[in-house]
Amino acid sequence: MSSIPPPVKPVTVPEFRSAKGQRKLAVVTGYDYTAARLLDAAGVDCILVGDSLGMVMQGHPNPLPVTLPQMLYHVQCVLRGTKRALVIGDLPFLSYHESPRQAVRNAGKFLKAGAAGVKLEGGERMAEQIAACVRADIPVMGHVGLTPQSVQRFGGFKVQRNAAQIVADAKAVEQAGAFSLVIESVPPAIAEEVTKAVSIPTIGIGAGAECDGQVLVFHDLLGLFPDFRPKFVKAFAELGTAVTAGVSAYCQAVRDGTFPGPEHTFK
Ligand SMILES: Nc1nc(=O)c2c([nH]1)NC[C@@H]1CN(c3ccc(C(=O)N[C@@H](CCC(=O)O)C(=O)O)cc3)CN21
Ligand SMILES: CC(C)C(=O)C(=O)O
Ligand SMILES: [Mg+2]
Repeated sequence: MSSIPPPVKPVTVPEFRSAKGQRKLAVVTGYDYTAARLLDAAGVDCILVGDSLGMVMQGHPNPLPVTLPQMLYHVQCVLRGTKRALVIGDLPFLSYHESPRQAVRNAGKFLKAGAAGVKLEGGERMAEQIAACVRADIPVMGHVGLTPQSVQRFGGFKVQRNAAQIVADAKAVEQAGAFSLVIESVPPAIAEEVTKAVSIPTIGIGAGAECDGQVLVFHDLLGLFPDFRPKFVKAFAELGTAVTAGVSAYCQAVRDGTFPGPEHTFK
């Protein structure tokens, strides 16, 4: 028997963009090689290397401390485990806010590392940054609604309800040339209005079912993150419970001498 691997058709930016109205897009965050292998094999359309890693990998209360070199390191780890999914890197706080030049310079580092594109937060106020990246052939995913990098201005991770501002932001992101748009923590009617108002796919998180796709944080979707469980999270598995059970069984077996057994011991 020959062992030719099955053909893998990588997801591209144009393909992702043209999924709107055709099929729903499933996006999950990923931060490391092993998770990327599992996500890719499970068939996600896109792995977002999110700055949420500041919370789930590093234990900070918000993503603000995450640095550009840290993000690039995680993008490299994820890329080694990905054959098919689109890999998008999240630009961290203050890596694009100063100017369009800064945005292009830093976004370009993600593409040089092998990512297909970047995500950055903000609507009307970041349109120049998005347009500059797009002019440099750097595909951009926008992000409106609850933008976690603005947590200090919002005074917490709060549902965003200013429909006129959110729609204007989404239109600005589309106009600037983004290929897709994350909408976070907004009432479903606003997300639906945005989804109908733009020609690019909307990826919702806490934004209802009318978006063109959904994104969840890896650790939330698998029940691995103990710090909080926002209303929009569904744990599709309870791996945290499974990990605790597995590790405590190991501790017990070590202590009572039943591990390692003969089958785990070299002759
Ligand atoms: N593990 C994890 N999951 C996420 O979804 C996530 C991160 N980390 N880090 C970055 C941001 C922060 N996010 C958050 C964090 C908390 C809430 C939250 O507690 N929301 C409240 C509503 C608050 C209100 O409006 O009163 C909720 O009950 O869902 C929402 C989004 C989303 N992102
Ligand atoms: C939740 C997604 C949209 C994100 O920005 C992140 O994981 O950092
Ligand atoms: Mg993020």
